[in-house]
Amino acid sequence: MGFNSSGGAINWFPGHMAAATRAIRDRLKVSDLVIEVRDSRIPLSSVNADLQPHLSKKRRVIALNKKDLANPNVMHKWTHYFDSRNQDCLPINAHSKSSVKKLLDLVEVKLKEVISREPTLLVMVVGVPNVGKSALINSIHRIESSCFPVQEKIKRATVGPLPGVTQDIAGFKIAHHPSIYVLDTPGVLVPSIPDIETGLKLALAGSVKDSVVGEERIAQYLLAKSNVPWYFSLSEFDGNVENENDLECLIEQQFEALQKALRIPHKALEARIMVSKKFLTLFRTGKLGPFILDDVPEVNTTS
Ligand SMILES: Nc1nc2c(ncn2[C@@H]2O[C@H](COP(=O)(O)OP(=O)(O)OP(=O)(O)O)[C@@H](O)[C@H]2O)c(=O)[nH]1
Repeated sequence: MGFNSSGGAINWFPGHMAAATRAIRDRLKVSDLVIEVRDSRIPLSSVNADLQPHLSKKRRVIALNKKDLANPNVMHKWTHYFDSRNQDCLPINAHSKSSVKKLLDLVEVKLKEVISREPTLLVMVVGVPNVGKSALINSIHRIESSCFPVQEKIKRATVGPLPGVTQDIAGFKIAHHPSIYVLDTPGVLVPSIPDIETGLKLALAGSVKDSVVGEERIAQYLLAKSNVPWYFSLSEFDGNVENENDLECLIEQQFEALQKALRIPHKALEARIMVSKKFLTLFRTGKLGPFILDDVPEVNTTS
C-alpha cells in the first residue's frame, strides 16, 4: 500500500482486557472446545496472537463471522487457506439461524468423542472485541433452547455496536444430558498490536474504539485501501496512486467529493469528522459493498 500509515502505534488494552486475558487462559484449561470468532473481513488481523498457543492446543473451530459483510469471491480462498492448515473454519453470519446451525453441527462432530462420556461440557467463545461473540451466543441459545427446553430463566448476552460491551465471563446453559455450557468472554486484544496497518484494520472493523485512533485517520485508511475510489473517478486524477504524496492528494479530493455527496455543509464545524463518521458507518453496515481487507497468504502446495 502506498498510503503513509504514520500517526503512531495503535494500542487499546484497558484494565478489563488484561484481567479478562488471564481469566480466559485459566478457563481454557478446563474447556472442551473453543469457538474462536474472527471477523471475516480481517481473518488474520482479528487474531489474538497471545492466545494462539493456548487455542491451538484445544479442540477448536474458527468462526469467520460477519460473512454477510465479506466478499464471497475471496471468502472461498480463505476457507481453502484454513483447510490447507488443517484448521476447522466456517464463515458464518451470527444473526442467521441456518448459518449458526451449520456451526453447531461442526461443533457436535468435534465433540463426538467426549459427548458420550462427560456429564458436563464447556464450550468457550473467544475473540477480539466486536466480532460478534455475544450475538453468536444468543443465536446458539435460541436454537438450542428450542430443541432442549432449558427450565431456568433465559438470560441474554449483551450485544452492542461498540467494542468492549462484554466485560465479564458469563455462562449460558444450552443443553441437558450432557449439560452443555457456553461461556461468553470479553473481547481481548494484545497489549501491543504488532503493526500500524493491523491496528487500522481492527479499527476499521470496529474492534478498536474509534476514539483511540480517530475517525479521520480510519477513514483515510479506508480511502487509501480501496483500489477503486467510490466518489472520485480515477480517470479525473492525473497523479500516480503508487506515489505516497499523490495518493494523499487523491484522498483529499475524495474527502471533498464525499462531503458533497453526504451533503455536509462546507462551513460545518468539524466537517471532516462528520464526513469520516458517516463514511465509516456506510462501510461497517456493508453499504459500500463487501470487503476483505486481509490478503490470503500463499498456500504452499508442495509441503
Ligand atoms: N452484519 C453483521 N453484524 C453482526 C454479525 N454478528 C454480530 N454483528 C453485530 O456486530 C456488533 C458486535 O456484536 P457483539 O455480539 O456485541 O460482539 P462481541 O464480540 O460480543 O463484542 P465485545 O463485547 O466487544 O467483545 C453488533 O452490532 C452486532 O449486531 C454478523 O454476522 N453480521
